Amino acid sequence: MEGVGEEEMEGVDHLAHERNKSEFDVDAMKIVWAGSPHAFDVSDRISKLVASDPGFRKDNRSTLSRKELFKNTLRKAAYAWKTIVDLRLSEEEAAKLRFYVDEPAFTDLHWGMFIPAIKGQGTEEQQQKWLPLAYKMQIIGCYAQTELGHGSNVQGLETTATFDSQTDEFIIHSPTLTSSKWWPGGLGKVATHAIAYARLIVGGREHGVHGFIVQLRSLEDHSPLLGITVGDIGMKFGNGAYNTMDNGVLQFDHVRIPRNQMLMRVSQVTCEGKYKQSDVPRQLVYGTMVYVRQTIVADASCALSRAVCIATRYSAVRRQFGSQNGGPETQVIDYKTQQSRLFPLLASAYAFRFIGEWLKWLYADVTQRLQANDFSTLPEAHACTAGLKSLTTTATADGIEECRKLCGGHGYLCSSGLPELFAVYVPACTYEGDNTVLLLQVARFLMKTVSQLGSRLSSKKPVGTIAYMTRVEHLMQCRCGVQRGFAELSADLVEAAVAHCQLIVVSKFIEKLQQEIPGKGVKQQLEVLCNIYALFLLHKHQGDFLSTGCITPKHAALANDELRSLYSQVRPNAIALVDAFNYTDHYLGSILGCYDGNVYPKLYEAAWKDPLNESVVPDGYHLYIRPLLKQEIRTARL
Ligand SMILES: CCCCCCCCCCCCCCCCC/C=C/C(=O)SCCNC(=O)CCNC(=O)[C@H](O)C(C)(C)COP(=O)(O)OP(=O)(O)OC[C@H]1O[C@@H](n2cnc3c(N)ncnc32)[C@H](O)[C@@H]1OP(=O)(O)O
Ligand SMILES: Cc1cc2nc3c(=O)[nH]c(=O)nc-3n(C[C@H](O)[C@H](O)[C@H](O)COP(=O)(O)OP(=O)(O)OC[C@H]3O[C@@H](n4cnc5c(N)ncnc54)[C@H](O)[C@@H]3O)c2cc1C
Repeated sequence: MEGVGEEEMEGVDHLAHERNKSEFDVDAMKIVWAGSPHAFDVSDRISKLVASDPGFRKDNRSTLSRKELFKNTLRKAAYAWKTIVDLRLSEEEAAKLRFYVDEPAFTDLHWGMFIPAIKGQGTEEQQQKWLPLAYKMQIIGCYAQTELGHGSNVQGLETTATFDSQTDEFIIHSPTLTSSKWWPGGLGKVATHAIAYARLIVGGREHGVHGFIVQLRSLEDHSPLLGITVGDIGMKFGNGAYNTMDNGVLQFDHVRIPRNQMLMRVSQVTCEGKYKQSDVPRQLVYGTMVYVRQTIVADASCALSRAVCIATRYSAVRRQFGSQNGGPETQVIDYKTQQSRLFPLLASAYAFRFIGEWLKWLYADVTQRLQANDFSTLPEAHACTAGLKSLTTTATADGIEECRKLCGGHGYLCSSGLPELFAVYVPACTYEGDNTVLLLQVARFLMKTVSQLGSRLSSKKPVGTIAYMTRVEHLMQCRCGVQRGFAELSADLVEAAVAHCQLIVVSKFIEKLQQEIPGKGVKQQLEVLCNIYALFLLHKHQGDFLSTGCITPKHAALANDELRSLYSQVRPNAIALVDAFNYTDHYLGSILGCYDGNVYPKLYEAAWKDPLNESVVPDGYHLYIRPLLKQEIRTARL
């Protein structure tokens, strides 16, 4: 390796001049981003703990084979659990530890879906039996809903659970190839138990899809139990990325489980073979998905802010063209085109942070109501979680890819962190509900609301996120018959659903600004970002706004002028606004985004560490290159 001066590598903050330009209190913004001083403290402490522990190293992921990668994930998961137990971390701290370890693992499905499914759909008795085992990780669970033939259409699942009153058991069976469970994370190689979704059949009658706790593997030697065929479904998109997860395939061959392993909060089967439905709505069978969609919205701002942090820091380091009188070239962040692509993403990261916070509140509220048997806000909660999951994950996946392009050629290197971030993030547009399918759910909710507007039969006034509907004269006029022709108009309805969700994001950002926000200049910066978010949308969709007469061409031009001015206001604060995310270099995992901006020596050094550079003359030279050069290729044995 050519020598790189030590002084170039260490100690110098190449972004110091940028940090000095900032016009607001970055520490106060860090608290706003984290949510509270307490949340900041936990996040800051745990991120440093993970970054300083070699046990959580992740810089070699993209070069490991699948088997090495997976074994390494098992090691990390065990090490993370030991850390949690040894340091007696609280649930909040443990969740942060998982976040900063930054590697999808079977534990996500155990904590994120298996346990919530038992909590949400299990009876008190079932919770008392299963949760203590799950909390101590004496059993490891997964969420086995999707099948080879059906994912979106949950009611189309084919696995059956037939009640046998003679033995007081259910017989779980996969009748066809397409009924094989396919995709569940953690299932492939690790889970000992699954919440398996199957069509319930009692006394020859079918009662739709229900959840069942099924043991898959022996707790002694991990071998599959009688009647269970289970394995991994194979490599997925990208190196490293989601390949740390053992997404699995599972077939049941008449597997018997005791009757009390059907999750029975929503409906019950008695030992006499009677099916009983409680007054809890059937949709609660889908409750775990609502919970996870809400966490996915909260996570979107993390993934987007990470990409934006990398692209913003690198844009301040990178210079191209514009040198005058032998002076330095222009920082690419000073180009208006770069700003018009980057700053709306920066604004989106903040907008998604606040919508994630709000959705958490909404979810906590609906959960409390459900416990008190008030189911009135469930449809709105479903529409909000589904719609916002769709909006934020689509924008985040697209945003990460845009950040890669904003970093030019170097963004394509794995050491930029962006390829792996994209590969690990993009399935969020599909899992927990394909984004289009979820928007159709929002559209259905909106159309149902519109059809009820002013109806003499319905005394309900739209409240919450749909309260605005009563104020829209046009909707009042076209309220009849909107359910007819739904499929025909679905592409337009999906656009309407996105617009509805954008309205929620913008209004919640504005509501956030109405709160007291301490710290010099912090509120002003957030106002600028909020205006960018809203005006960028208006600019992007000006055709719709103009064609519907909501704005005039003059308004559209003014909005565009204002956007340019807002970008200039963000420019001196851009680096400080991404510093406020408080990400360690370990978490960012990106040379382009490193805190000190010392990009070039680090890129240079990293290149020499690539396994391909372990020898000067590559493996294969004598077999393939030399014969080619010597024109011996026709006689060589390939
Ligand atoms: C101590 C240590 C701590 C460590 C901490 C570690 C924490 C780690 C956390 C990690 C977080 C988790 C990571 C997650 C990784 C994700 C992995 C992925 C998992 C999955 O993908 S699971 C499978 C998900 N599958 C889907 O999402 C399927 C999508 N399809 C559906 O949801 C539905 O089938 C449907 C909604 C599209 C349509 O359903 P269906 O046809 O049955 O229904 P209808 O359209 O007829 O609707 C009937 C009425 O029900 C309402 N509805 C539908 N869904 C819901 C719902 N979910 N809730 C409430 N209501 C719902 C409809 O609106 C209809 O109502 P209407 O009034 O009749 O109109
Ligand atoms: C990484 C990853 C992890 C996963 N983890 C799990 C897990 O732990 N547990 C689990 O059970 N599942 C899991 N899944 C499965 C996941 O939930 C499903 O893949 C997802 O719900 C989409 O369903 P699908 O694959 O059936 O897509 P499809 O529904 O087949 O979608 C294909 C296309 O059809 C379109 N489409 C479908 N229906 C309609 C409609 N009604 N109208 C218009 N267009 C439509 C979609 O928009 C899409 O473009 C995982 C998936 C992935 C990728």
